[in-house]
Amino acid sequence: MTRPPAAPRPRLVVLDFDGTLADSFPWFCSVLNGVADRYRFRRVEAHEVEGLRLLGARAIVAHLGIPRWKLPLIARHMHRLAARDAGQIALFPGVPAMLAAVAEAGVPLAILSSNRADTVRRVLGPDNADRIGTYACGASVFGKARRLRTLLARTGVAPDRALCIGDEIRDLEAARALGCPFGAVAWGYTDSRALAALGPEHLFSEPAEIARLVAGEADHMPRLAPGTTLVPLPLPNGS
Ligand SMILES: O=C(O)COP(=O)(O)O
Repeated sequence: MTRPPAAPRPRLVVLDFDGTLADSFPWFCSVLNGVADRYRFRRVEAHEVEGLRLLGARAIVAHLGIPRWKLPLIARHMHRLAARDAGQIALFPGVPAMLAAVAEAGVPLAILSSNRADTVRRVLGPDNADRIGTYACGASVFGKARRLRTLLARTGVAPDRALCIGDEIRDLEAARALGCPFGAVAWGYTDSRALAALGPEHLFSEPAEIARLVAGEADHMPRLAPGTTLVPLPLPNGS
């Protein structure tokens, strides 16, 4: 029996934040209906939550009756609340060890998030934050592909060598738009069945699997020269 060809080996791991590294869904649910009242969109009842997790963000926005023009205002408000509550948001178990193992394997890490860089750094804590070479934060809800294109241009990594990892359909769509392989995580906001149906290149059931994939392949891949650093992106929020 012939073995399938090995997947292209990553030169960069691009991580989503909320739902991928940060266990923020309980917090998100705790503030959502207050935001719904303030911005006058549909409240979400507890029994609806599991059904909504099967949908992508576009379908959720439509279901909640949010007009497109309100979305940036709502996102900005949510991100202010996340900054206020950052102390209540924890990383998923296994995330610090995964970040350490990927960094140890010599593969640079980037974060591509709609959340604010200052909140992301606070939730990560200083040791984990220092392992991230590039923060591409503050992307608009549906603007991740554009931010990913800039990230790839600035790091000089070919799309097929940038492994994007996330928990939402919009993360997968951004990776696909640029031609990057995508690894879906099964512990985030979106139900893993909905992600699996879209045929991601990988489906991870725990953070350690990310480390195993990257570190296992890293033994056979060219390393970046020691001391190579990725050029940080200018961030819209100035952090
Ligand atoms: O805070 C959000 O809007 C979601 O953030 P994410 O892009 O890291 O999932």
